Amino acid sequence: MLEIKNLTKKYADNTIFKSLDLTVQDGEVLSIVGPSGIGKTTLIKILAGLETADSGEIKLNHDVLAVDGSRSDAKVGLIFQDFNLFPNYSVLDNVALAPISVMKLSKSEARQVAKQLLETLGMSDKVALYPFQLSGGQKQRVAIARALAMQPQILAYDEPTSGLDEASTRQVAEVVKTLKQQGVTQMIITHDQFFAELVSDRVFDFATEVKR
Ligand SMILES: Nc1ncnc2c1ncn2[C@@H]1O[C@H](COP(=O)(O)OP(=O)(O)OP(=O)(O)O)[C@@H](O)[C@H]1O
Repeated sequence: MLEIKNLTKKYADNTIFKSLDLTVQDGEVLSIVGPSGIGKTTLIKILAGLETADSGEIKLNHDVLAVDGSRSDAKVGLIFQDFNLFPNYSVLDNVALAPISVMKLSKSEARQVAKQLLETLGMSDKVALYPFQLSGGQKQRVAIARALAMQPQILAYDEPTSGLDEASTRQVAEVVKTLKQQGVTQMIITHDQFFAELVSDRVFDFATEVKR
């Protein structure tokens, strides 16, 4: 279970959110909605340890996750809006790279893990391609495989369906549902109401639930 208590974030004098409380159950799919600039991306960056908070507490399965910038774990995997794939690496190497460099797996072990994840996500026939040869929905699935390769306890997505057509959006929804069945906790920032309705167990609305 993820427990966020009393979390406050400021950039200089600008308070982004104040005393934010949010609990997410294991295996839950939570959509995070709210107007542009309200702090949704900032929240998931804090969860992933990529951004600091000014005060408050985050616990994941009773472990405290520091919010002061001192963390370097991969407990929360992020999937960025623009995918952030490495253009010069194949699909397989995009997924295998971090397990080799961060988790210190051998190249062959990491590639095996990557192949399995890509197979689960229906991307077996694309492993040798490069990002520019993929559709938006396929890039999204590589980004998901890459995050999963680090064995996160939570996956957090930033606008996973932006720029995708309805068919690709449905494919991403299927991936989210499959991961849910496997018990993965997922937090999804989205403006896409159609997608949110397809996948969410619950919606967290920044506009009504967060003080500024
Ligand atoms: N590094 C930074 N320094 C200063 N201000 C920042 C920084 N990063 C974000 N902000 C500000 O924090 C606020 C929240 O940004 P954030 O990206 O979290 O919003 P968001 O809700 O995800 O918006 P969107 O839906 O447009 O992605 C914005 O006003 C933004 O300008």
